[in-house]
Amino acid sequence: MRVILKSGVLALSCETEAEQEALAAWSDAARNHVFHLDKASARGAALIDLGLKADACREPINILFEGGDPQWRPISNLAHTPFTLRGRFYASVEGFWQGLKFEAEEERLRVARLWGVAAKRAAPRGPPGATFIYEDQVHARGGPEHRALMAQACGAKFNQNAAAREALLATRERPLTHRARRDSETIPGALMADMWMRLRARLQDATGIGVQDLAKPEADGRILYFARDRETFGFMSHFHPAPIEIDGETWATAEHFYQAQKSFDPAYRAAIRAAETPGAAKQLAARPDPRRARRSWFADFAQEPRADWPEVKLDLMRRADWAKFTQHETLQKRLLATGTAELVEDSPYDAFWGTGPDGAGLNWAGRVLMEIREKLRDLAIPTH
Ligand SMILES: Nc1c(N[C@@H]2O[C@H](COP(=O)(O)O)[C@@H](O)[C@H]2O)[nH]c(=O)[nH]c1=O
Repeated sequence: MRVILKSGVLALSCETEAEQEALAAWSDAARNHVFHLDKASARGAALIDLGLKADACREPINILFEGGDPQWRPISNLAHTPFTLRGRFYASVEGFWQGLKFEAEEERLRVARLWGVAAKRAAPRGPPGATFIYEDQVHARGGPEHRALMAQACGAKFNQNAAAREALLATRERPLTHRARRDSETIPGALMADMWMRLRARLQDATGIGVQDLAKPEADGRILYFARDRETFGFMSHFHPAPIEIDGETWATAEHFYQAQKSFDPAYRAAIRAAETPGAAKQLAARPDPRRARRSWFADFAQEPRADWPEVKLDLMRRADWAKFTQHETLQKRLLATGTAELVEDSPYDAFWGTGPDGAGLNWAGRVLMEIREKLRDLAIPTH
């Protein structure tokens, strides 16, 4: 291979077929890349591959529904990217945003199902009122709360919609812009682009702990974390070893805290705290049952669990799980990464927390996890 040096150009010229093949393969792999001339000395020079020109030079991307690279289209507010926000379904962010221009609930519901240009044009022309009501609160149109709602809708969209999330992450570090023909007065393109970049930074953060490999739900959209999918999703179990602190006290697992609340007797609580495993804590907390040989603290000390236990136990588990997923960042990320999958404690033994022997149990354990996931998602979203 001959090397030809001219002012501003370095060229390669193949002399054999083998060299041609090698060059073809090399240039295929380096298509659209940029190179940096490094280590030039009297004896030689090296060109270092800096990767794709667009990435290396941080070329801006103008996010538009139409007219741009279709690769980025799912990022646009008009794109069809179904998501839910506060229990409501939206086909696109635009469906949410334009819906806020209507007062009537049924109009908002209608617009919520729209996407693309139909969503953008859903609202009548002309200036809408200076204020609007969302979730019983009055907001100034174009004010910070109005814009925060846009951030929340986008946050929900990127959390829940894999195609949108992947498109956003694929923009890597490139600056995003949003220059439409006519800029919005309520959410100017510069702010919109900034919002996407903030959300991207948050998603990049979340992927920083190897969340590229964060487990995704099974193809059926359900996570049966007690039995079927335990190996990957066992961290959702109340038995998972994740110490929690509540009211200044530390418990080895959510199960320890929960079981300890069955009685106010300090000796009981101390026994539960000292239990070596969550299974041992559960056994100590078992109801005294003369038909069963299993020993429990209540049987040993001829006591009964507190009388209001059935009424309070669900909220206590909510507290335990909330502590677990707010005090353990990695677990929080893993929970959020389950997206919208249905979380199911497929325990054949328990028809209250799990699905029980016939599969028709209440699955309260899974439901609490889904409540928490939703709450965390709303909190994790930047509001400015
Ligand atoms: N004009 C335009 C978009 N404008 C969208 O319109 C919304 C603001 O509308 P408004 O409240 O009426 O000012 C906001 O979601 C913005 O992204 N989007 C796109 O992808 N492509 C476009 O060409």
